[in-house]
Amino acid sequence: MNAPRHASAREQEATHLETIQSRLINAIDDAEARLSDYKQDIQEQKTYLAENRDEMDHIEKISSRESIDQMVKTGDALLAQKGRLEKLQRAPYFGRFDFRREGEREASPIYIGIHHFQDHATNRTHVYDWRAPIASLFYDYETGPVRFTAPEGDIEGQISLKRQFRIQHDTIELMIDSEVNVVDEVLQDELGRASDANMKNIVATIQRDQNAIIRNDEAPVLIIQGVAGSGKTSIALHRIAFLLYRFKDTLSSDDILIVSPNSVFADYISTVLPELGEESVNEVSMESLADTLLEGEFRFQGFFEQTRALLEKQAPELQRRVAFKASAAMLEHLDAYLKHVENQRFAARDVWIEGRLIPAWLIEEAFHRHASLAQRDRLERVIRDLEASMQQEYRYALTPDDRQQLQKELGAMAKTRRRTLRQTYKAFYEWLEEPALFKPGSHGRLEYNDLFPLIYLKMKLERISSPYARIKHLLIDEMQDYTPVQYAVLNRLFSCKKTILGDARQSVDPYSASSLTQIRRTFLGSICMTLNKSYRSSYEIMQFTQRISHNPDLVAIERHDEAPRVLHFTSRRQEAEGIIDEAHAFLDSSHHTLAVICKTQRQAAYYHEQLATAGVEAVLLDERSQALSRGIIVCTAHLAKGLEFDRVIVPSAEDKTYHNDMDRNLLYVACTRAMHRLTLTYTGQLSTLIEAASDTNSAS
Ligand SMILES: Nc1ncnc2c1ncn2[C@@H]1O[C@H](COP(=O)(O)OP(=O)(O)OP(=O)(O)O)[C@@H](O)[C@H]1O
Repeated sequence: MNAPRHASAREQEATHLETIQSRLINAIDDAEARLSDYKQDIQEQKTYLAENRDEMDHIEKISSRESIDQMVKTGDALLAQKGRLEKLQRAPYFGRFDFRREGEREASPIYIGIHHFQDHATNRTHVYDWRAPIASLFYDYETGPVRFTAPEGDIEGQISLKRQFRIQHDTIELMIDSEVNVVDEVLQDELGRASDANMKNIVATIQRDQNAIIRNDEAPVLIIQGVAGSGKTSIALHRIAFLLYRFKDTLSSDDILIVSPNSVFADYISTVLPELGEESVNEVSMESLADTLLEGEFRFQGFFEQTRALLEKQAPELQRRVAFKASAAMLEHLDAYLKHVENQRFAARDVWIEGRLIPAWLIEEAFHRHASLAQRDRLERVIRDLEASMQQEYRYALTPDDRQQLQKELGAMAKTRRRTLRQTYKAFYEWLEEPALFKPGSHGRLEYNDLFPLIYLKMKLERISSPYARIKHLLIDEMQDYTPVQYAVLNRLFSCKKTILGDARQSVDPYSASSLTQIRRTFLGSICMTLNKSYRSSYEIMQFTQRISHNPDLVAIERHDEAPRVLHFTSRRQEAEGIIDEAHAFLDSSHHTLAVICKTQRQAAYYHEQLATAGVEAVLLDERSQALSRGIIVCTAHLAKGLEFDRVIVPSAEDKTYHNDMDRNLLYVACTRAMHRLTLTYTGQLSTLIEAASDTNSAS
């Protein structure tokens, strides 16, 4: 591209932007005028209804109310449209390509933005929504021959120009033509920016492999396996926005549910869908899901409490309990036990009806035939089968009295050894000859690791009508942290489509992690797509973390920043002072977020206190925290999972803190949260997990 042409192209684009902005102003004015008309009409209708209520008959009243409701709905839609137009005003589009359809002589410019913008008078589309079929060309191709799938079939053509913008209101801040390689400059620019307390949308720079995942509207279960920072969470949310657009008549945000690891994470991602013009969707944690399914009848420990106990205490017995219940074999044991309970639950006996024998074995056979039904339906079906047998064998039709007798006797057979759910669950471990694996806390409070095995039994033994039956799409993030039993429960509870995402390498719970193979085994027919390019952290940070946990598939983005630093201090006190200095340096920088990420909550509390004593304002996150804020936060790697920060400090990076495989994962998660700057501090002996990754810089 030569300079004069570029200069004139920029002028042309500036003029085009001006035109679009003035059209947007007109459209907003128009929407405002229509809104005010609606408001007036609604008010008039209401006044009319109030004044004439006595003379109106029932039908007239209903029809008048319906017409008001309809006007309110239309008014709401108009208000939403006005909101979208105002958002477009801030940045009307981010991309343009010139497309010549096959068979046509001239190429037309197609502008892509966050929303659709059409001139109602001329029906001309000025800006295409990034989710429109034609917009996929922007993400999938450079210049040259192209093809996309529209509702009317495949469309082919040529792209002769592809341009990217960053626009703020009336100003084009960045304009880049990409003739060979897509986006790098714009992407680099985006990734180099400071973070925020909430996740951003990435519509302007979605990459080709990411686009394929977003637009996959067929997979019943889509598994996204992606390296740290590859955009999994981002992509999953953009996919939700895409599906809401693609299936707008049948799918609404109320039909979607996100299973998220904690409230802080839920808050962090909550702005993406509204930014994309969709309503936010409901989210649920595994704990509240469990509470709903157990109908609030059990008191139990939360996930974080269990993790804290695992990390802060020497607790080999707890480790064993957690690991056992998280194994694939646990599901097999539960199924075998359920069969055993079935047999125990029903003690068939001979029954005589009017001198005719129904033998115990026949009753037992019928009972087992209907094993999939809940107890009451099951007994009903058994009676029906026995009725048919009586007819066939004795040519005898059961009378209502006979039926009643049969019902009573079957009920008595089924009642033998009836236990509560808790007793049944406890008996499971006795049956396994491992009673020590069930260890409720004081007042019978269950451990977190017991929750889902218990729910699994409940679901199989009793009929639980799913409170989530209306959900049409389930999104599960951090898939590696759920156990086979949890997946079995989720699968039974949600028969809808699913998007499941995570990274096996980022499991922060070594005793209860699921591998990709295990997850795929649960969701037969799932499609798995992988993302290997990492966008979050600078090249230097990714190289460093690769040496902590090597992933041969990972491709680090070439965005350069300073190398991570590993700082040695001679005492804890000096280390804290070093961290306080880092905090001050952050406060003087243009960055927005700094996280001090520790292994345990106890350490987090310690460093938080050191900062507070030095007068540095920082927020300590724990399991009760609800939201993330800008500034300095102190937390554990568990809580930092899924989040990102401009700067990260990992204190206590010595061998006695980080030494085994679980620690490796925690360290990996902590370090991969950093976008621009990573600092590790330690006293004594540096962790061997880090030694290999760094050249130590002594600060003392
Ligand atoms: N195509 C893209 N354009 C711009 N930014 C991107 C793109 N893809 C990913 N990112 C950025 O990379 C960062 C990581 O994204 P995200 O948190 O979705 O990744 P992840 O795979 O879920 O990470 P992790 O598993 O490590 O938590 C975010 O800042 C996101 O905005």
